[in-house]
Amino acid sequence: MRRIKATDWVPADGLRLEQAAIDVITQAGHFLVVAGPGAGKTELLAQKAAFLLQTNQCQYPRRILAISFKRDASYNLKDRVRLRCGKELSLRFDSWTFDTFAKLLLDHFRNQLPHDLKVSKDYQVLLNEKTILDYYEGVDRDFRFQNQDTKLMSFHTHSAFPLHSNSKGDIARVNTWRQMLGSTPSKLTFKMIMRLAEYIIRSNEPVRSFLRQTYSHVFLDEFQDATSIQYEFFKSCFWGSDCQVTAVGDDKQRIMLWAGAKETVFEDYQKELQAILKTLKMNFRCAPRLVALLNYLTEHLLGKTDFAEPDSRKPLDEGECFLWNYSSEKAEMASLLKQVKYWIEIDGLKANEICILVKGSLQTYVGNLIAYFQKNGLAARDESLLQDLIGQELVQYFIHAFYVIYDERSGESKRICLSFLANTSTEMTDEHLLSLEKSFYKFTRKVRETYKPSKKSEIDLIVKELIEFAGRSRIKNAYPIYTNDTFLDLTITQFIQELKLTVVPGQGIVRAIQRFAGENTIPVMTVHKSKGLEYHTVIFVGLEDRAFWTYKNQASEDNCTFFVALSRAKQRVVFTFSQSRTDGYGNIRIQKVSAIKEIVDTLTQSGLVDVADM
Ligand SMILES: Nc1ncnc2c1ncn2[C@@H]1O[C@H](COP(=O)(O)OP(=O)(O)OP(=O)(O)O)[C@@H](O)[C@H]1O
Repeated sequence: MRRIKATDWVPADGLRLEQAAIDVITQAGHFLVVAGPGAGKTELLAQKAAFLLQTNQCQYPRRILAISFKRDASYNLKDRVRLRCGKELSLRFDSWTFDTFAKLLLDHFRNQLPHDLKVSKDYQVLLNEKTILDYYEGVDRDFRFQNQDTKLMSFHTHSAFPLHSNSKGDIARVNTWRQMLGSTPSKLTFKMIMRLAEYIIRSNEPVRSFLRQTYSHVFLDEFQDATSIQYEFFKSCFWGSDCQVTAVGDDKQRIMLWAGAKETVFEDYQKELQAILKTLKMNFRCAPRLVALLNYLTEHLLGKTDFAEPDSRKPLDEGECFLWNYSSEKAEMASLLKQVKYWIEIDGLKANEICILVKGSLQTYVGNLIAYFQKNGLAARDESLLQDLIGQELVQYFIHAFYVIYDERSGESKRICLSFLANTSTEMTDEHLLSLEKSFYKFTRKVRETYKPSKKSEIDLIVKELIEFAGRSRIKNAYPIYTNDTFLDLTITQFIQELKLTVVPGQGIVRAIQRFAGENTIPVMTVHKSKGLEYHTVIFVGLEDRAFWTYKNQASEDNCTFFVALSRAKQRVVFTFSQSRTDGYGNIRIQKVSAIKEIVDTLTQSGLVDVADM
């Protein structure tokens, strides 16, 4: 691979970048990039990776590590880097979530833990943190019920190892850890995994220096969301080494404080690493009218002055914002159905370019709406249920292999499958890639001729064939998140189960895969789940006091949540208010906007929002 001189390097795909972004990409040092929504923070990381690899500033064989918060974000970043600098160089770019990275370290270096913290090989990951509470109940019932659930869950992983036994609480905690580690297999939450991984790194110099030798550059996306545990873990891994760190984030999108995000993370990082602060001012995502509205909210709702500039290539009046008031939930459902159908059938918008967001409980605010849409021929679904599964590389391979086998048109799907398969092989010559392509073609033909995927039972067999073709142990070696067999098997089982649920007799497997992958389906999610994503149109259902029931106690965080919702829209955003709405217990409740008057007033006073009684 030919190296590019640093002075000759230009951004991939002809993207125009701000000077501050170019500085961060091309200069050495630690950086903190603070910029608003749509400023291209994630894109900047992809371009910086391309620069470091193409110019060999990340010197071979060292690697770049990128840490994100959500699995789909880490997958997207890896994909962007692959597009920007090609497959071969991108093999030295690792993109994980915080949880996955900690888990990889634990899986590799588990044996370095002291005897009293031994973890069994095939430990089970508890996805529901509340399970911890049952262990506390078994260990010390009084202590368990003297503490609120959230307080106890946070207490469990609050301290780094070694743990003390100075008080009743400390003793209960030590014993709960002991019980969970000593179970067959050991039971761990992701936070526990991170604490253990952090301890391995901090207490073991050879492991620490191996990690620091491996990576010369580290990226942190959505840095405003980092929790104290994550920050401490990250510090133990890389502080005091020659690794150069670039963190990107947005203080206006600080909406995870309730989940433990560290409020002072920007300041601490800047102080401790002497990181250089850079700010970006563009908003490439949103149409100019929406950027103007975001700027109005920045000033009048968030009390800040860091305004964004829209992309100068877009006409200034582009973009729409509506506030629609309804007399009832029923009227709201009927009107939204009509409107969305119009956008899809007449304007030609794809269903998955329209997103429905809620602030509160998804079931309460849009449970009926999803059912109503389905009944009237519009597919919509709670995206959060499948987001983590679909984002996985193995599941992407399954999805696209089904397309290649049963929907021969799909060239892009073939590329994705071959890229997944090529990663599992150490041989990278053109000759090998060609022979891989040939054998994949033969394999897909054989599967097509052998199985009838309309029979649900044959789906298991097709997936088994796909695994065998890629090679289970090769998948485990190439994709470290699957090192743990339990996780690999869980992924496979979940994929099969969920796909079977989408099969409709008489409609064929391609339609089922499309449904599973969310094509032709309107994604529905909470604002918190929508972070980092973007859609042509965003419909925010329930701009009402009850949805913002926390407003009294955390107005600034809720204002940011509102800001995040608006900033997901590229072209159009709709906010709805209904005078009555059914609550979680089935009672019809009158809705108001007195607690969140500030939000509604700011919207209406901006002069940029069309308000209408529908
Ligand atoms: N330099 C650029 N020129 C044109 N488009 C860009 C540029 N940088 C990013 N984009 C586009 O703008 C959109 C937002 O980019 P990106 O997701 O990187 O922003 P972000 O700052 O991470 O946003 P957020 O914090 O809101 O998630 C994407 O569609 C991306 O492709």
